[in-house]
Amino acid sequence: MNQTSHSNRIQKGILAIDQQMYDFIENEVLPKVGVDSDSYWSGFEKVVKEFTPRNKELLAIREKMQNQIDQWHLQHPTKDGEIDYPTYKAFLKEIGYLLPEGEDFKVSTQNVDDEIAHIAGPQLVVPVRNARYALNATNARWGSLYDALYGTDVISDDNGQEATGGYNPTRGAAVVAYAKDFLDDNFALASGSYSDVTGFKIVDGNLQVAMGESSTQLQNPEKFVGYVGEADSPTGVLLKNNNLHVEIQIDGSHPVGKDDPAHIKDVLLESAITAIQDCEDSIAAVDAEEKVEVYRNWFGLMNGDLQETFEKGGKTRTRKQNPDREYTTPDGGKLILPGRSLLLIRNVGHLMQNPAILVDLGEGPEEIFEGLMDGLITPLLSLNDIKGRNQLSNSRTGSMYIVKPKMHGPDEVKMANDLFNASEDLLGLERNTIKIGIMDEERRMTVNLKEAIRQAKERVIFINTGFLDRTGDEMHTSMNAGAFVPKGEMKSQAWQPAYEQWNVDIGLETGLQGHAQIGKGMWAKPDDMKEMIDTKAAHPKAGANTAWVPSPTGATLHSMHYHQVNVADVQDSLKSRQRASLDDILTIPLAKDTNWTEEEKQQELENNAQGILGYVVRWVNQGVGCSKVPDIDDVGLMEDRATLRISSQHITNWLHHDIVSEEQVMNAMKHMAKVVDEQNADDPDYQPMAPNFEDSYAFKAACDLVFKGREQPSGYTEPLLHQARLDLKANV
Ligand SMILES: CC(=O)SCCNC(=O)CCNC(=O)[C@H](O)C(C)(C)COP(=O)(O)OP(=O)(O)OC[C@H]1O[C@@H](n2cnc3c(N)ncnc32)[C@H](O)[C@@H]1OP(=O)(O)O
Ligand SMILES: O=CC(=O)O
Ligand SMILES: [Mg+2]
Repeated sequence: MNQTSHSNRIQKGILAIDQQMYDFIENEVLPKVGVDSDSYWSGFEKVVKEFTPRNKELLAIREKMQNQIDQWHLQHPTKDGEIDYPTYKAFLKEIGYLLPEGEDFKVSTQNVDDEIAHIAGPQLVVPVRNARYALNATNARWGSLYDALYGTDVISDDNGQEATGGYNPTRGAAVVAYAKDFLDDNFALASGSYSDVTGFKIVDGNLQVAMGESSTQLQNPEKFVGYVGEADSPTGVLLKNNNLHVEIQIDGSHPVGKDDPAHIKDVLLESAITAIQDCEDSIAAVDAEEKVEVYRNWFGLMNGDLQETFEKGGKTRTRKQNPDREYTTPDGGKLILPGRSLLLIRNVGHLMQNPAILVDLGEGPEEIFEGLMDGLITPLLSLNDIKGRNQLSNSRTGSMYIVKPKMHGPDEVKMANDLFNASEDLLGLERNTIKIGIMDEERRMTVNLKEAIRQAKERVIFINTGFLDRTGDEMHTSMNAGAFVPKGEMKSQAWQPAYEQWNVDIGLETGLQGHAQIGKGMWAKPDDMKEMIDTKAAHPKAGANTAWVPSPTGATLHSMHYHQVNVADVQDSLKSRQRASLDDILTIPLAKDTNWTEEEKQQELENNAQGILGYVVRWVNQGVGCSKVPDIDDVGLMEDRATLRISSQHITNWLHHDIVSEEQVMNAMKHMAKVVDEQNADDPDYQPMAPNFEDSYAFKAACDLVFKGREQPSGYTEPLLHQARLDLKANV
């Protein structure tokens, strides 16, 4: 990733800043946040000078350890799928991969918004380069349960309930019945069911629920916390359970409300409590032009004035950030609830570089470490929010939340922490204004998690199991140990549940409760919401107070799980259990038996190839960093850089251990490229890969990811993806 761009550049000391990036910061940002240009750029330069060698050193340590591990496996060949674990563990300690644990401690992060510290609920992730989606995610704090049910497979297509072109009243009735069951389960009436309710009234501060001639109330009257409209004919009834709000919306003139005995037109759920605006796994931003788009969107969100106009359903719409919501409390007071998700931003990790700024430390210009650029620019963009100078605020505690991905252990967390110190100093912010969310998504991070948290114990606001990257790192780290189980079996191997449990155990041990989230990973089947409803309650039940969803609809549906499960109680009950087994975490997911049939091998290969190509072609050619790509069984899967890392490393592993041949892999890639071309035939902007494969940057990048997979740092996909897109942009 050392290609330099030939754009115009502004020289500021050792920095050569791309004109587009410079103009954006200089003309759009600095005047609006009231920061002086000279002091900003000279401070920026000083930090880059200090941190660049340190960043390089940390990457060199990663490479050295990987080489040592590769060598160890060559010298200690796996026999019958088994390795000598005691010797292996001793070796990991010797090379500093597995560090000793220090004494117990508790985190002490202050000024954390309730959405992180006290409210358990879904976390939505969104590619921040896409303003339309980014705004939608911000507004996904509240979602329509009726829409989420009607539009997904949670309601089956059977018995005349299929989603037709127009409104299907039979399906609508099933939606209403489902939503009323949800209310019965979580806001039970003293007698009867919501399906029998004919109206709501507030009398003397109490919710009175009519059922024809008789009336009832909530079994737990304190769950009624507010209303909209007049007390004797409210248009909204606000309920609260496990810290989450639900609004029953009433409108007798609405097409749905008019046929409902209580005129209920919808049930609105507090949904994406927090949302991560992502600069990382889910986006493509390879140069100044694309990075500015990313930064501009975040800047708009932090100023509260981001807008996007687009066509939908034949209409032009303008999307903005929603205002807060206003209710009357039972005793007649005023209650304001946030209308928007609390936003975090995921910066990039320590590996990536970007030509938006070149740095000359005396050895010629090189691309800036993008994590340094993000760490210095994203807080600048957040200043108006931190200082409460915007209309639609994000943090009410004056904090800024950065999620830091792909770090390998405590030293790398220390660098992020020191970078945030430096960024705070540059911007005159109080220490620990910038909070950190630590992704637990690399193997060396997992095994040293407690020490990693210690390095940021005053600013940590989450630890999250990014199990997708983590699976990729599992494979790359132990590439030489042998052939892995098929991709679909990775989750059922010993390391995976142990890693998930260990993350919760360490989070509870280090006192995250009340300060920070213990988070779980992404639901990666965006269209399979029924399956999500049936299974993702496992996350809160495992003690996680948040878990990732790919869409606002996913957030609304997943939020129901946090009504069922009180996560604080679960966490309390888990505090005394024994920690998960480190030995299980270190158990490599090797196949015991590699005698797969040719058909099984081909199926595995083609499935991986389809995912790789379907994702890479849109990434490289169109700059789309997250896509829904059908797998071999035609299930649409969320694909991002982390899932790409898994699929590419898996083929690399099977190639390396001669499970499949180079020729077989190349044939599968070509065959699946044609399939992917057909899948995209309706997209007018799509550039096919077949039949001129050698002319396609995307096809070449996809093949390199597989055939050069062993040389890619930690098996990451970014270097090859970035280079391919930069090459393409340079040649069009
Ligand atoms: C390993 C990891 O790091 S996981 C984290 C990274 N992954 C993510 O962030 C996943 C984010 N999700 C997405 O990008 C998308 O949902 C995809 C790519 C999976 C599917 O996208 P699409 O095929 O466009 O979805 P689909 O057509 O079903 O829905 C589009 C609608 O949903 C909305 N939408 C979809 N995903 C999101 C989202 N994450 N946030 C906000 N809105 C979203 C869009 O705004 C659009 O609605 P609109 O027309 O009103 O604007
Ligand atoms: O970032 C998330 C992951 O699973 O990787
Ligand atoms: Mg990740």
